[in-house]
Formats: sequence, structure tokens, C-alpha cells
Amino acid sequence: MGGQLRLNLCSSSSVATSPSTFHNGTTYFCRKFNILPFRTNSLNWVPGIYSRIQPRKHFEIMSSNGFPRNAVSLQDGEKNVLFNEQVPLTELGNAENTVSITVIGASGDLAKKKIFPALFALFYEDCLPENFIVFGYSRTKMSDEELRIMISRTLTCRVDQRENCEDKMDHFLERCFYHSGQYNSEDDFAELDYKLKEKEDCRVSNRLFYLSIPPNIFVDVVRCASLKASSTSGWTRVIVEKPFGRDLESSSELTRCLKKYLTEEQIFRIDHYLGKELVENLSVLRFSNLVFEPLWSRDYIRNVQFIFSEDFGTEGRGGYFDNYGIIRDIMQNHLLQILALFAMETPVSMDAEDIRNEKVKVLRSMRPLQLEDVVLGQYKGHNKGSKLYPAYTDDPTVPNGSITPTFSAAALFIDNARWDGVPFLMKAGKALHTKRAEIRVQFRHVPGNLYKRNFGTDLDKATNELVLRLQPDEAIYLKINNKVPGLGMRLDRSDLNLLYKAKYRGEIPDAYERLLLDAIEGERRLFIRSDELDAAWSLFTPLLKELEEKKIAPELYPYGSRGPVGAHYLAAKHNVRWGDLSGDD
Ligand SMILES: NC(=O)C1=CN([C@@H]2O[C@H](COP(=O)(O)OP(=O)(O)OC[C@H]3O[C@@H](n4cnc5c(N)ncnc54)[C@H](OP(=O)(O)O)[C@@H]3O)[C@@H](O)[C@H]2O)C=CC1
Ligand SMILES: O=C1O[C@H](COP(=O)(O)O)[C@@H](O)[C@H](O)[C@H]1O
Repeated sequence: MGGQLRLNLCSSSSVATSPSTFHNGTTYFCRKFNILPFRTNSLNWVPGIYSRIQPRKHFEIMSSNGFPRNAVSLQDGEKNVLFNEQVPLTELGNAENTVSITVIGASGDLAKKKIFPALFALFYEDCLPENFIVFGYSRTKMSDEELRIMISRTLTCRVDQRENCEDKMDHFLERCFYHSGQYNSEDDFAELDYKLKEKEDCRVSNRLFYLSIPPNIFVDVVRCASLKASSTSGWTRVIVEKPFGRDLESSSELTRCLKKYLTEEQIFRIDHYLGKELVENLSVLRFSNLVFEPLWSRDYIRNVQFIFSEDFGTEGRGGYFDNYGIIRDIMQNHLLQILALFAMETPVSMDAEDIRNEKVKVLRSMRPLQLEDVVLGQYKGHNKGSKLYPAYTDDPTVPNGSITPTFSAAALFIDNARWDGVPFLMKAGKALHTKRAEIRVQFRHVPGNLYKRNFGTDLDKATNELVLRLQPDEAIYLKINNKVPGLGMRLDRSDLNLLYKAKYRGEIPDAYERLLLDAIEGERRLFIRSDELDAAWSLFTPLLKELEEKKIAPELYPYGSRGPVGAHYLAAKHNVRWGDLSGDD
């Protein structure tokens, strides 16, 4: 069917005579691709917009590893699943290309909240290739127009760039289409393929599928998409959302099943924390400033803390959450990924494989978590003023008597020369008193400090602390001891503070923008490789099994509080104080 279809579609539109359009007058000019604009007939383009045609501006966009982006990485040598053949580079390099992004699960929460808005933001910033289309796919019956209305409700304009935003939205929405189908129906995916081909209009097609669906249908979708809707001329890539399994076995099984249809290079396992601006900056901070890297070891660092807290509960996602719990939801992926970047050795280069090799090494040097180094909590209902905050178990989608943790604190250790004996503490919780995510690095005491007596008895309070606040209000600050100006010799704690909103103009892109763009570009550095995933699960699986077997009950903490007191005991056991609770933030 596919071959026949392709012939028909191509013969119907063999001559391109329609006028071209450019986003804001700009077009990607890539070294490998000369991406040309869509033809009008493929998009039902509204009359009038051609009046804004301007000459191409030639420029190169940098990928997130700092190298110039190529709109698509043709050197991938990805295997085409259907035909199992390498895409000939020369042929592709000179052809007209399209990028088609299909959001599977388009009717869902993540698609509406993050994926479509991120795609629009990329379009708005002229970061999408000239020839792109977006398809929504899910079971819900919707027309193209209804999808556009749904998407338009969630699109926002950058605060600093409102001009032309409405126009841009219209132009973006014109490129959005919808196909309703079942997730396990090859026929439905063949129909999607037909519609994609129609819009791709005989150009070399590059296809990105974003699996924004529950994990139990990942494999069905990958099977149908790869058999019936993968590209026959360009690349096919699949972004897979978490959860990647529940433990080492189920994760390995998922990888094994996905690899029946996809190569590792085609699988982009997303961890959106890796796309956050401050996480991106971690390596820059470490490796491009002489003052940090020499201190980055057990010789100078007393402990490191990775803290995630949300000031709301599992509202609306209790059904999903109860099957996973906070350790799988936040620690095993987001916090561990940041830890790996923080603690890895200097990579050979900023190339994806070099970085991921170092991350795997550090993960494999870690000790699997021990029960005695873990604290669990679950939020309970709380009355504040006239407002009643519900308990986790009040959520109708959560089974009665659930002991799933909504909070956890843990101490981890890296048994290598750099980090031997340094506690790496993680803390993650929902329904706490604040929303924040940060990395805190507490340095050792100054030996033989001349100013000891000025610090009083609590010497820990006088140690330097470097804080990377990932959100909200992105910042990097270093707590130092400073002389209070005046004739006396009084010291205080001050911050050398880089607050992003004070220093940099413009909104910080959402993590999904960076990651989607990287997937389109074939940049894998911020995606999780299968051996990284195995190493991550190996650390947590024995503990998770033990917790489930022993049915360890979490300590209850009130909604909106600072979490269970057990977290303090755990820290104290390792001679640590939580930096976020020290009161001198
Ligand atoms: N929401 C979030 O903030 C985050 C979500 N994720 C992950 O992203 C993925 C998508 O999340 P989210 O959008 O919240 O998920 P949803 O529960 O909203 O599901 C997305 C879509 O999948 C379809 N769907 C839902 N349940 C089933 C089912 N049991 N069988 C078949 N189809 C189903 C529905 O579409 P239809 O009925 O129209 O087919 C739904 O609109 C999940 O893997 C989630 O773990 C990751 C990080 C954050
Ligand atoms: O992956 C997840 O992340 C969100 C928090 O993401 P953020 O970017 O808003 O910090 C969390 O709420 C959710 O439980 C988890 O699945």
C-alpha cells in the first residue's frame, strides 16, 4: 500500500510553482540541507502572507552542544526500519526535506501543557525547519480545526516578544493537523502515513514521533508507527516519555521490545530535567571556570544535595502516581541524571557519546541504595485558615490505604577516587511548603581558620555553599563569609549572586523546547542511552523491591509542611544539614 500511495501522491504534485514563504523572512541555512519552503497546496496557506516574503538570511543555529546545528543529522546513518537500509547521504543532502512531528496522545495533558506550546515557541523563534508539519494522533475524534482550537488555548507569547505573536500563532496552527486512530492499529497508522505523505509532498521526509501516552501502549505504537508510518526516504526518530519501566527488568524488557522496531539511535528517551537551563549550565560552570573544577572532589566538598519540592499534591495524576511513587517519579530519573552530570569526570568532548560514557561510568561507580539510607513520607490532609488541603489518599484515583511515598530522602555514595565518602543527598516531595528544585554544594571547613571565633560555635554555618537554583527564579549563588563594613571585625554570610532575571533579558526557554529541537537535530546528548538507564535502575531496583516486599509504611507529613522529620535524622546521620532548611537562604 505504501509504495502505491507514494507514487500517486508524488505524481499529483510534481511541479512546484507556488510562491514560497519564510518565517519572519528568515530561513535556516544549514550546511547539509538547503531547506526549502512548503508549497501552498500542501498547507492550504492563507492568501496574503506571501507579501511578507523577504530574502533568506543565512545563519547557523547552534545545537545544545555548542556546535552548529544541522537541521537533521544525516550522518546518523540510521537504519530505516521498513527497508533496513542506510539513507544515502549525498542524495539526502541535496534534496528538499520536511520534518513531520507527530504527537501521539495529542489529546492528553502533557501534549497540551508542554509539547504543542514548545513547538510553537520553537516556531516563534524561527528554530523549526522551513518545511515542518505537526500532526496530533490519539483516539479522541477531532477535526484539524478542533485540534487547532485545542492547541490555541495553550499557546502563549514570550513576554519579551509579543509583536506579531497572533500572526505567528495562526501560521503555526495552519501547519497542525490531526488524525484519530487506535494505538494498536497498523491500518490507522497507514492512514496517518498517507496523510503525512500528502503534506510532505514528495520531499525527503524526516519523521519524529513523540510518545505522549501511558507506557503500556508504547510498544504497540512503536510497532505500528515503524511498520506503517516510518519515513522511507529520511530519518525516523521516536521520543519516549518516562516512565521507562518500573524497575531494571521491566525497563530492559521495554528497551528490548522497542529495539525490535527501532535502533538505539532512533530512540530518544526524554528526561525533561536535562533540558532545564541551569542543568545545561552545570557543565559550563564546571568545565569553563578555573575556580570550580579544582574544588570538585572529596578534598573540598563535604556533601552535595539535590532537592526537588512541589507545593501541590498529585492532583489529577494520582492514578499514574500511585503505581510509581516519588522515588521512580523524580529520584531515579531527574535527580539521578543531574547527579551524574554533576559528578562525572571531564568528558573527552561535548559529543553525546563522550558525555553519556562519563555519566554511565559514574552511575556504575555508585552503591545501590540501602534501606537504612532512605526515608519515606506521604502527605496527609491539613487545615490552614479556612482551607482544607487533601491527603494523598483522599484522591479518588488513589487506592484506599495506599502506602505509596509522596516524599523521599536518600543518601547515595559514589565509590570512586573523586567522591569516596562524600554523601550525595536527594530529597523529593509533593505537597510541601514550597516549589523549588536546586543543587546545593556544601564545602569543607576552612582549615586553621583565622576567623574561627568570629563565627561563634556553629562552624558548619561558616562553610561556603554553592547553590544552583534550577527553578523558580533561576540563580547561581555562592555563600561566602564577609566582613561587615565598619571599624569592627564582624563577619556575616553574604551571597555572590547571579540571579538570571536580573542579569539576562528574555524568557528562559522551557526544557521541552530545547529537547524537541535537539531531537529534530539528531543531537542525543540530553537523552538517556539504554546503558545509562540500566545503570540508573540497578541502583534503585533492589531498594524498591525491598520497600514493596516489606510494605514499608511512609511517615505522614501535613500538606504544605517541610516534610517528615525523618529526613533530618537521615541527614544528621551523615553529618549533613539540609541547606534549604537552614534559614539563611
Ligand atoms: N502530564 C505530565 O505532566 C507528565 C507526563 N509524563 C508522561 O507523559 C506521558 C503522557 O502524559 P499525559 O499526557 O499526562 O497522559 P494522559 O493520561 O493525559 O494520556 C495521554 C493520552 O493518551 C490516551 N490514553 C490515556 N490513557 C490511556 C489508556 N489507558 N489506554 C490508551 N490510551 C490512553 C488519551 O488519549 P485518547 O483517549 O484520545 O486516545 C490521553 O489523552 C505519560 O507517559 C506520562 O507518564 C511525563 C512527565 C510529566
Ligand atoms: O516528571 C515529572 O515532573 C514534574 C515536575 O516537572 P517540572 O518541570 O514542573 O519541575 C512532576 O510534577 C511530575 O510528577 C513528574 O512526573
